[in-house]
Amino acid sequence: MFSLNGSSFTNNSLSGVSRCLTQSSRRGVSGPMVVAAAVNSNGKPGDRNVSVLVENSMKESAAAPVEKEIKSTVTGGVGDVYGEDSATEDQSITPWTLSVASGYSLLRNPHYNKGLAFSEKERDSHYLRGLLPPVVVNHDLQVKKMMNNLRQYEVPLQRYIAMMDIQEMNERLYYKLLMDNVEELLPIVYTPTVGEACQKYGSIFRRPQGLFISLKEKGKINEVLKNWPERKIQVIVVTDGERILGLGDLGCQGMGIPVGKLSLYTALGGIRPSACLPITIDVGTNNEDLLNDEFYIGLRQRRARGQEYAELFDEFMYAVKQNYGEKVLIQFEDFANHNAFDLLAKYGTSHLVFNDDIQGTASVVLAGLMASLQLVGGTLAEHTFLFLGAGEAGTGIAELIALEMSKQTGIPLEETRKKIWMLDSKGLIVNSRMESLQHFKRPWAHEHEPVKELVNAVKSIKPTVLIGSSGAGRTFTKEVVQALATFNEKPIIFALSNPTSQSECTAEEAYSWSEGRAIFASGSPFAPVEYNGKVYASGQANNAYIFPGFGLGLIISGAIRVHDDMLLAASEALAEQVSQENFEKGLIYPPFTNIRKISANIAAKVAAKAYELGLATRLPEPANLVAYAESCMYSPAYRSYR
Ligand SMILES: NC(=O)C1=CN([C@@H]2O[C@H](COP(=O)(O)OP(=O)(O)OC[C@H]3O[C@@H](n4cnc5c(N)ncnc54)[C@H](OP(=O)(O)O)[C@@H]3O)[C@@H](O)[C@H]2O)C=CC1
Ligand SMILES: CC(=O)C(=O)O
Ligand SMILES: [Mg+2]
Repeated sequence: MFSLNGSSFTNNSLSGVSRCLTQSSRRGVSGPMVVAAAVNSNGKPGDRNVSVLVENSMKESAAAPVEKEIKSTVTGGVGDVYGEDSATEDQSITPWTLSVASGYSLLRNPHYNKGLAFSEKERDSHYLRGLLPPVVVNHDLQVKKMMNNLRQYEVPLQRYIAMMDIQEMNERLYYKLLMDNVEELLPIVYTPTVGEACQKYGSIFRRPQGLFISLKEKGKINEVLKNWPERKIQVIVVTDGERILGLGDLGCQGMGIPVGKLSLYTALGGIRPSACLPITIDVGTNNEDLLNDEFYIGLRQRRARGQEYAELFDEFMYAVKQNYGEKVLIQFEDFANHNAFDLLAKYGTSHLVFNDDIQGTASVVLAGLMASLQLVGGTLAEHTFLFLGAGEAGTGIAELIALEMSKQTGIPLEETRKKIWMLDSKGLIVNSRMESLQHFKRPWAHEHEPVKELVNAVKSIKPTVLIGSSGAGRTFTKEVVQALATFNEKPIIFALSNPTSQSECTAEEAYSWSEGRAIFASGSPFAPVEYNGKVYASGQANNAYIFPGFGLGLIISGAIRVHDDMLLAASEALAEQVSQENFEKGLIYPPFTNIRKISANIAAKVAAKAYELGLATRLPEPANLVAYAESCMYSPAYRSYR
């Protein structure tokens, strides 16, 4: 750490291609500072010794000349800090610039740009005169205008592209837009539209977002991480693109998912955007359409498996820890289940990892079930559950329900699991299939004759709760919903699969086929439905309710590992926030409009659990964790530049 005119810098903060700092400018004002450098000098591309030299020389420059550091390499001019003079003509040098972001470059820097909201004073002090029209507008008016513009687009994908453009142009405007209009814009930057965006990512690709780590970078991942412009990373969302929503293998184009999830980390959970890092690991794709698509942006090869995959991933995980420390949260997202469970098990003891599809989904569905009990009565253990889909989401949810039942009743986990039944693509999971089942399905194999069709399983098992986690759209048919409604006064139906095209049924189908009796929630949002003169609003059972607050809780407590009890704490925190007014509308989740408050409450409960379990490192524990969580949350309000 060193100090330059009162501002602090870490040694790392100057490495890489472009860095944004704040320090006094040549005119003695504090403003948005950009440090830019190609790190190469007197050596081969990517030679980090050079950036260390530069860092050290910067470090020294605040206090004393730097000759000692550079003596051995300097043969040129006095104070040849960056080696320009010492380089012979056939050597490359470092084109360093160190300047306050001002004028044209300030307007094009998304972290600092305010567009027409720059004040008169800022326009004077930052060389913006003439580069902007005369009007000065406030943040609220900018949001109003952007919302007007966005609403002109009828095609959701156009709105998505417009939102990404705003994110790349003016970050604080993007987050204020999203936070002030969360219910309207969530379906654009997140499911369902993000799914279509990933499918067409190559065609709509403008500026790269996030970090792409492909097999080409094997052996160099540490270097690649250093190319990212921020050093203080708190949350990474990483995918390998093999199971993007319910849309299958989208390879490198899955990048839309980490980007979207991290937008939610900031907008919904208050994590600073600069602390968020979206990453796609590109090991190829088995999607023939993409391999044959001339606009595809990823490696044009079939997926690496086995040792090749494991080695790349291992290098990635340890490079992350080396660069960002023990407490960086790594969220695994949209991996295929044959990797997802193994990665979680493998790195769960050495890193702070969280699988959103297995754990986040489990926590959000358990919260919805806890809330549903207020409407249908009974305890969790008195209900019977049937899942269509026994993958990451399905078995993850099932395990958390069984765990909660066991905690509530004292009945062993092996017994509570017997209240939960699952179907996969081959039918009901029963003991006679045990030998051929993947390991994560085995706990759910119970004694029953084989059943192929869902409707027959419904008739035989008579579940009170039906959960769709199959990724297969329209599988909750009229026959299935009607069968469920024959023996349930209020059948509970979760159609979790995303995007909307993959939803097991629509809200309209759930209400009309159950004659308005269903308690329904879905992974992607549905508009309210009118049935027999009554309006039914359905909730969105999506892990977006959980992961932003959950991550915030881990960060504010300095947690070093994720524990199942934290997931249960998050479920309780979410369920507690469903109001009587929500219940009266049939909602089992609170509206997203209050999500910042909801996230703060979830964060507080998760952090409290981390302290209780001895997994927190931020000591002493804050007295009021909700207030502390709120105080840590990012605000997109513009900052004044002196
Ligand atoms: N709402 C939310 O917050 C979340 C929603 N999801 C959604 O859940 C879906 C599944 O995700 P995930 O669990 O990770 O996927 P997986 O691939 O791990 O699991 C899918 C499961 O569904 C089964 N399946 C597929 N098609 C059918 C079918 N026609 N009939 C019966 N079973 C079928 C598969 O069977 P088999 O094993 O035999 O192949 C498998 O067991 C996705 O659409 C995803 O978007 C996921 C996470 C969060
Ligand atoms: C919501 C989510 O994480 C999924 O559909 O994969
Ligand atoms: Mg997911």
